[in-house]
Amino acid sequence: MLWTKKYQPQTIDEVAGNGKEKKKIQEWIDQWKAGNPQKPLLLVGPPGIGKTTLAHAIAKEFSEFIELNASDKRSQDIIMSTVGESSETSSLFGDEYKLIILDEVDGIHGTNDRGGVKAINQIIKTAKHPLILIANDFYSKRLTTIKTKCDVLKMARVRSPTINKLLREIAKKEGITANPDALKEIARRANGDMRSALNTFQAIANESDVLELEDVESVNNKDTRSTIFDGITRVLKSKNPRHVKESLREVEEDPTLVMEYIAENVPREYSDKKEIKKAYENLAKADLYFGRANHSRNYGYWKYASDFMGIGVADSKKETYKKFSRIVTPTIFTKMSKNRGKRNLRDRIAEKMSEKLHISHSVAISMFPYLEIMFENNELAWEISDYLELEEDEIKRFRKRKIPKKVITKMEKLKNERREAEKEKRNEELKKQMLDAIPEVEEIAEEEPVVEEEIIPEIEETPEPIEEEKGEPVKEEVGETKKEEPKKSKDKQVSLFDF
Ligand SMILES: Nc1ncnc2c1ncn2[C@@H]1O[C@H](COP(=O)(O)OP(=O)(O)OP(=O)(O)O)[C@@H](O)[C@H]1O
Repeated sequence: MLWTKKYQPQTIDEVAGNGKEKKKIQEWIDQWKAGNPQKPLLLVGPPGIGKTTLAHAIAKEFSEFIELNASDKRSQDIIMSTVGESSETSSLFGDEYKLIILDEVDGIHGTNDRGGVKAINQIIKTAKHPLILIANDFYSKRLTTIKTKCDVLKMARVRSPTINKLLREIAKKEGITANPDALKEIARRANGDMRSALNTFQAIANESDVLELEDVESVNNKDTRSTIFDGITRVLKSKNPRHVKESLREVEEDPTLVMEYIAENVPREYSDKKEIKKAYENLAKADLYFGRANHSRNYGYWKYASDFMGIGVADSKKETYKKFSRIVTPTIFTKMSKNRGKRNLRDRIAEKMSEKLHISHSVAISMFPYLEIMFENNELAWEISDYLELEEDEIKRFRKRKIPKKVITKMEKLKNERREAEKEKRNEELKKQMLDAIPEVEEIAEEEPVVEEEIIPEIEETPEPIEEEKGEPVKEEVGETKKEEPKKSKDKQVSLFDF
């Protein structure tokens, strides 16, 4: 059993950390119980600090609860029908309150989003029941309208000593002899994420009942994604050169990739134009040194590059911004992957064309503009696609509109008719060929015994005079014209017997 489940707090008190927030939550519950409806609670904070656990502990104080992951069921209709109705109709539950938990409220994205956010706003407006919303990113745009209607509780990361304390308790319960420094190290590395600490501890403890500091140090418990994100956050959020340098050193990624990330995220974090300019000047210098390292193969230049993109960028701001900016992947990569998708599609089509038409890839690609014109015609589009065996996305390359169903049915019918007609025609040809062959077959049948009888015994007995004797019977009995005739008929018969 996972320790996160086994040791999941059951009451609000058992949830470690965030004392002030827990107090406010208790007051909120008490008010509801006293019959004073309260604003919805919005719990915001980083992952793994116990927001969902808290919501479940709160749920125990109410008669019933319903939980919905807002990012799973995005559409307005679904959210409204699952939560919207039950939030309005108090009669369903008598006088009892039913707690509604909406998790991952900031996870709703895409174009349908507005529907989702609108629905949540609608629920907040009409809800007669206690409502708890959970989100990770306080600055998410999706929360802009929602935040104003809620009591916002910003939940902090769990402090490292608090995590350490819980780990010690668990070690005792599980009978693990753990070096205190090892537990401290797990707590430190978790960076406030209790879930991550518990998972790491359990993973190491699975290997042995004795836990040493080296066991923890040898585990790379963070994936590269979180490490690269941590490194960039440190550059943007810190002004301490040592911290910046250390955290960049931990990033196990291509440093030029890290630079791309920093470049993409600078203007998202810094808002002062002068600071942004300075940051980009440092990035330009970093880029220069990466270039030098590549050309000269002297990777000692990386150190300078790293200092410019790390300490240089960090120091470009006057002060640390008191806001939370989501680190995003450089757009250059999303663009590149989109282009890669396009290139793959192009190559797939070219491959099919070159196979069928016996042309090179580049010639096939050069024909694309003409195909686009040909594809404007529904019938032709269908015929070409059918011939080249194009998939739907490949057809889309040449025409945006789908080939109408009516046209497809018509063309398929036509193809079947043609196939039938061709079969008939071919059968006729075959019939004719076979009938034509009848007299020739008879002639060969008559000649064969004569040739075989005379040649075979003579080859076996007297091999030397073969040439003379072999020639003789042909000249005498078959004659020159007859000798040529079977040759001709043999040519014809190749196709005949093939059938
Ligand atoms: N403050 C805490 N005290 C004790 N245990 C905790 C705490 N935070 C997290 N945990 C442990 O981690 C597990 C996961 O926590 P939970 O799902 O509540 O975090 P969360 O903040 O809701 O994360 P996410 O934002 O990813 O949903 C819990 O089941 C519990 O075992």
